[in-house]
Amino acid sequence: MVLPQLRDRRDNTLVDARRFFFEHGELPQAGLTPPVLRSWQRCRSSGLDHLDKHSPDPEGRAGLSEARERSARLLEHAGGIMEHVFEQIRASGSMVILADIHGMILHSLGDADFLGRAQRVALQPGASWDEAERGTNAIGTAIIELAPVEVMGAEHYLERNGFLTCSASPVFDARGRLAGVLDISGDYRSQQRHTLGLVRLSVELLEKRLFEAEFAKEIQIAFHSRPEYVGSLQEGVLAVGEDGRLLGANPVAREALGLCAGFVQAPVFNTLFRLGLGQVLDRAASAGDALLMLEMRRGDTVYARVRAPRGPRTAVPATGLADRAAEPRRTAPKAGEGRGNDITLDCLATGDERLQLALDRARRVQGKDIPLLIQGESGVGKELFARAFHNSGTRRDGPFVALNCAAIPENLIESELFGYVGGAFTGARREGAVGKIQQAHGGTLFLDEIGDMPLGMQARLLRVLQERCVSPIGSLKTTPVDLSLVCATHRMLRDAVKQGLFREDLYYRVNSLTVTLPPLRERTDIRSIVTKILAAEAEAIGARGAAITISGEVMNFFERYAWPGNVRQLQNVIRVAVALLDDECEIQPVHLPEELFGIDADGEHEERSGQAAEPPPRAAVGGNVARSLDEIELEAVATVMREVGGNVSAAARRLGVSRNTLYRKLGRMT
Ligand SMILES: Nc1ncnc2c1ncn2[C@@H]1O[C@H](COP(=O)(O)OP(=O)(O)OP(=O)(O)O)[C@@H](O)[C@H]1O
Repeated sequence: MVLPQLRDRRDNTLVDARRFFFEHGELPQAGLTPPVLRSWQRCRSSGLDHLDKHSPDPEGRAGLSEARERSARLLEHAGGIMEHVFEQIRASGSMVILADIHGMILHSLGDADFLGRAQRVALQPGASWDEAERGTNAIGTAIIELAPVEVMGAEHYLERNGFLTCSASPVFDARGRLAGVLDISGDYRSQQRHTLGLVRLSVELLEKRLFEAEFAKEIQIAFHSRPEYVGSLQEGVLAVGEDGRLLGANPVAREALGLCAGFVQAPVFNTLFRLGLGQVLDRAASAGDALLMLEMRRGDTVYARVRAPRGPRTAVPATGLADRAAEPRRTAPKAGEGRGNDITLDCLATGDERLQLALDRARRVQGKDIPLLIQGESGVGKELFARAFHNSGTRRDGPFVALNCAAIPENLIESELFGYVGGAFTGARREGAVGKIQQAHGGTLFLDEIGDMPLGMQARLLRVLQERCVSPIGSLKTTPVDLSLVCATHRMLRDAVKQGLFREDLYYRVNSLTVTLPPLRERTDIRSIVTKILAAEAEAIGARGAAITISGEVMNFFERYAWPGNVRQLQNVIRVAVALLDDECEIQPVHLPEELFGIDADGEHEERSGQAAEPPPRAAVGGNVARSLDEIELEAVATVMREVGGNVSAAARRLGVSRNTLYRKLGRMT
């Protein structure tokens, strides 16, 4: 038997698998993925001849245009995405293909070199790649498996398709029904390992667009258990009618809420979350840009953002506050925005001793090429500190390049960091891409959440730091780089080393000097920092802002509050308060978000009057007098929070309470 394009050990295994299957009629023990094996069995049972040389005729024009009409919405949203994907794989001998739910190709964009051969196997609009006709192939098999499928070379059932390598993923519409298939096909010899990842990512984007378009007129609530993922492809999204009925949920949301794809009985919002829709809309209106925290009935707490439809809303909110959502947003820059382009270490000194220590230590290593590691809870200002360090040093005129290792998918970190040359892999842009390391040449590379860097990447990064050279993916050429490295982490890297999650040698490389930024609740300069943030926020609203002050009551509250979200939370609270001021110029307790006072599990407001509730103290009350249970509890919470570096989930686990309970304790204990 002659098999096309066979190479390396994997091909030999495939040759054996084919021999077993086609000549001896046995099931191969190795070499095939379960979806391919299942597909081969289906093809054999249906009597398909693997040596068949006849290509079924493509549908006529009429058939194609009918199929396109049926999938008009899919085509409308897929077009731009396909072009973008094609831009990235141009010149790699591949095509991007969109097929309908029957496997008929609706649209394709292809490389001229490959098109000729592809057309011979009918990879053109109108052709059907239904598995029943074409045997095992990525498009047809993905439709049956309802999952992403990769079919390489001789895995294709029909021998004449063995020169292809295809990666396909089904696309589901906003209601979880199959809408089509996106595929990248190319010559088997130019097979690339990132292709399926690129297809899946593009499908996620396409599904997101389909969802947003379908529910454009409805209230959408985006959420994730981690705040930085709200707004990303990984977020869960719900579409909710104004009566609170759930209209749609994307796959992430369905999984988080335990809903099945085509939920027949639309649940009401407050059967899924511990708040009613009206309360959520109110909170969203008063929270400005800040994320909301919502507790799901299943127990977890998520961060959420409400996206209200454009135009007038008819739902009656629980209070008038929700109406503010419709007000146009100010466009002036806000405090902390502009990401500290001209901030220096001196600007950060606002009187706290521990912060001062960190500033002094950082200043001493400036210009000495000593890597700096910044530790601290989320929101304490690690990135701002890194920028200030850069702006205060000898490389201030060079670039400051930041990469958050926790926020980008693991398989993209390598290309983001090291870059790649054109054609390095299927997803590669023709002109290649310069990685962050090279971009930071002459300046500072800031690796945020370095503890989340995958181990494989850690080895490569270590080599760069040792050799001071970088080679992009797909290139043997090394380019010298001269940069200052600053890393940040919210967790104890030493523990990650002990658990085998972080390389010890890299640990010593990146933490030549470690500075720890104190959590806001432990800082002694709250007044100064509040004044500074208020000044910036007030400036952002123009001339009226100059008169804004903070009442003594609120300032006292700020000084005693536990600030689980640190400076970021303080900044948001001040931003919201400034936005809520009408004609008055003084920020009063009534301008503070409800979250600060807590909401009980059933969504009832507590302690909400014009008066500030007694705020939670920031530190345990010591002394020799007998302490109340609350004080002891607070001390335990504070100790555990310190031990886990401010990670609320870890602290909640250790204390045996839910995250929401812990937030309430942090926010309300007296
Ligand atoms: N000293 C400060 N003055 C004014 N704003 C500050 C200060 N420190 C931090 N901020 C603001 O607080 C927010 C959070 O800061 P930053 O992103 O630097 O924190 P982080 O510790 O890096 O957070 P994460 O760990 O979540 O990435 C930013 O908007 C920043 O501008």
